[in-house]
Amino acid sequence: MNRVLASVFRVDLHRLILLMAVSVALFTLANGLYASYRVQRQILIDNTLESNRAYAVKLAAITQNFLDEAHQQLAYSAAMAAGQFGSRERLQREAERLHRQSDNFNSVLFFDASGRVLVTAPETLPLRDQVLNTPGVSEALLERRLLVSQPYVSTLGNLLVFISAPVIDGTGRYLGLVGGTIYLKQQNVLHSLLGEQYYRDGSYLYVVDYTRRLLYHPEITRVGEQIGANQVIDAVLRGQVGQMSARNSQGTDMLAGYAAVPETGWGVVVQRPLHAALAPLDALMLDVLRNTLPLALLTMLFIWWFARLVSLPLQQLADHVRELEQPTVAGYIRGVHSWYFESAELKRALLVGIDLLHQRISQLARDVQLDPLTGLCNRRVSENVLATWQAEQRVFAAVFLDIDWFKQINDTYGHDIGDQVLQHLARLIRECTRDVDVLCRTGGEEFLILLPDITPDAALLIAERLCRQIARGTIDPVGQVTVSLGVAHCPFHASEAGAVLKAADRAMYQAKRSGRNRVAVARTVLHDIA
Ligand SMILES: Nc1nc2c(ncn2[C@@H]2O[C@H](COP(=O)(O)OP(=O)(O)OP(=O)(O)O)[C@@H](O)[C@H]2O)c(=O)[nH]1
Repeated sequence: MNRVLASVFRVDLHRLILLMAVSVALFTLANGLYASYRVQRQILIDNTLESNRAYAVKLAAITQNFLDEAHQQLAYSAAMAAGQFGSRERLQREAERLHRQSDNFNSVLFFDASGRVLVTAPETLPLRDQVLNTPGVSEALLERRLLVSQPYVSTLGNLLVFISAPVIDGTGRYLGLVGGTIYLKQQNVLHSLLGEQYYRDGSYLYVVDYTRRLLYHPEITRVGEQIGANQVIDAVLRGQVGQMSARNSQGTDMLAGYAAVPETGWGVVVQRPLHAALAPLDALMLDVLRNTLPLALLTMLFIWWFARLVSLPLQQLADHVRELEQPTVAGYIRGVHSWYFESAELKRALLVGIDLLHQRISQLARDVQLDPLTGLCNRRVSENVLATWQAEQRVFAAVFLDIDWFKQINDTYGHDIGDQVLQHLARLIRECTRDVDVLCRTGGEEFLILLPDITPDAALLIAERLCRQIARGTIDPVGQVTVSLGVAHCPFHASEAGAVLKAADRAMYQAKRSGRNRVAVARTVLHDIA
């Protein structure tokens, strides 16, 4: 039982503390890493969304500035041309000047008020004197103000945007218009303005008009394409500025920023693939791990040390509990350093328990060895003592003592008086023998006295003295009580303990047969007291 308790004690507590503490530490570490991962991820997403939004706002402003600048250039040219509308040569020069002035327009055209092309730059365009009724020209003739058309396919087959200004003379008469084109599917000013910003990691931007048609896209083949359902385009075409995570038409998760170009209703969208935005996350997490790991290892080490510190006193107590029956165990347990309350309480309880146990063991040992009536040793002790002396080849004498006519005493005075006689004789035997002698009550009214290191004669003298002493006294209410004794000596009468006892027993019966109240020595009756 002790062993089971001790092993359960040690295995469970020590490992349990360690297991629990390490689990808590690992869980905390994992939790910290996960929380850090979530935070870092959200920061990267938020930063990307915010920078895309800011960038879209900037590009929308750039686009608006460009349109304003284009209108200014066209308005200036219209003013210059108003006085020269009758001269194609001068108009041609003005058209070429405007065309060369910047890269804003792929072509420049002057129209009269009926929509007939007066001049073109470059001059090579085969449009002179043609009346164009394309959406851009028709709208401009109708509206007679600064305009930016929606994209349409021109007479020459170009997908273009037409930017125009009316030509009005000094009297306020409408003469016609001057227009600049942006060929969307060719290298144009939008590429110069927006294309520089193209990223390499999958990020890109595009511009749509209010019919969801792509005006600008890094993949030029997609220009003119009409985009279907798309949350980002829905939002930007409502004129909003903002940011959102959305899936693009190719099924890629994107982080998009968007802004509308106010005058035209165009929308600029800047977006970056989610995976590209999160690419630095792995490196960031590795960094976090690298920075956390030493502290985590130190924590583990501390936990291991602390768990050992906590479990050590309990482990030592459990180890000592296994030797509970050893008399030295209390000393060992006292030596255990129980530094915290529970272990100190356990130690105290163990010491109290061990003390009680040892008291009980001593009591049991006494009970097992002693005759409860007389306090003399019992037969088992005599057997053990004889076995020891035999092994030590010790010289000794055995004296058997039996009360004469004891049955009569019992019958006459009762069993209790008989018991008192037994106790009285035990006291007398004790008085007449030495401390080293072993005194036993081996049966009802029979005693055995073992006398170590003695000669046969000395043993006989002791037996005779005892016989006399008993016979001399009286016991109330019985009166005189006598005993018969048999003496045998080892090795004088026999060299084996059993044989010595038998010889002494026979001698005692010899004394009985010879008349009682006397001592008989093995084989021969040496002395008759009566
Ligand atoms: N009071 C008491 N009597 C006991 C005890 N043990 C045995 N006796 C009695 O001791 C008596 C022994 O009687 P016997 O063996 O006949 O021997 P005796 O009467 O002494 O006769 P001899 O030995 O021949 O002198 C019996 O009556 C037992 O009942 C005991 O512990 N107490």
